[in-house]
Amino acid sequence: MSEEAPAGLDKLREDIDRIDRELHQLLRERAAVVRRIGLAKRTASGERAAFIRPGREAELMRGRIGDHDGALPAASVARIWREILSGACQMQAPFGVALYSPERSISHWDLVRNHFGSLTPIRLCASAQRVLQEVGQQNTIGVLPWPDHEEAQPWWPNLASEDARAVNIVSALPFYESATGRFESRRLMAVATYPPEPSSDDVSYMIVDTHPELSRTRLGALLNQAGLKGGVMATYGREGLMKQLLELDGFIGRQDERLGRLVGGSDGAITRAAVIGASARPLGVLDTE
Ligand SMILES: C=C(O[C@@H]1C=C(C(=O)O)C=C[C@H]1O)C(=O)O
Repeated sequence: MSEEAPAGLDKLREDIDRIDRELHQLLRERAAVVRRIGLAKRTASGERAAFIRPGREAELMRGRIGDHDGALPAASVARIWREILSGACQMQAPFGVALYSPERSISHWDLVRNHFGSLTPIRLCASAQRVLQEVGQQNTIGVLPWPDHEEAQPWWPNLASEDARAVNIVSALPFYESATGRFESRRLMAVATYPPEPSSDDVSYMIVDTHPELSRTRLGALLNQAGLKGGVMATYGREGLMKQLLELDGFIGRQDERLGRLVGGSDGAITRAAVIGASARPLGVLDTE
């Protein structure tokens, strides 16, 4: 080893120590601003304030990943920011996650921990129904399996309620993936009583009650005619009624006028259309060349 190297390293490590102090100071400043935002939200709306803003969080993440360059992997930056955002939400109003993982997959646990951070308690529930009950109680976010065509008792038809305190789909997990850090490609949906909110790129979820013989082509044409674009994610038929879960482009609110147009223009083929939430479109796999 040369004589120079240790001295050079000492200097570089001093640089790291200085940068870390600066980063930590900035994190403390950020937390102080978050505290003020939390107080302002509580003053304006009390305990029912939207302490978690999924659309804003998605935009912040897109901003950091969009600006990123240099040697640090983008997935590391994304994970750091998810931790910052989750800590900032926990500071304002503590919350927990109720997770239903039918296969008890550790990758489900991993996705929840990665998105909702180190502080968030995660409870494993025995059924999707149990998760939805827990979400009805305060400050619990539910995490449920991605809807699938094969399910005998899907969870998603329960979300089409008229209740103002309705449970909504608010996020799709994972928001980002690391090519090397995942060992299975799994997706989950987060549901909560706080509202989904628009970001610059969203997907909305809608349940339509349809005539059992309505074809995919005709459904596509009816959607198009109502100014909507998307496809079927899952279907559930019972007693001559078909419920279809649709994934649609863009943010669509529960009161969107296109819902009435869709039902009204369908000649009785669609008897009801209900939006059950939205999520920011995920960033996908980061750090691929
Ligand atoms: C700070 C806020 O609360 C939460 C924390 C955020 C943050 O740390 O940047 C962003 C959105 C909210 O989920 C806010 O509403 O702006």
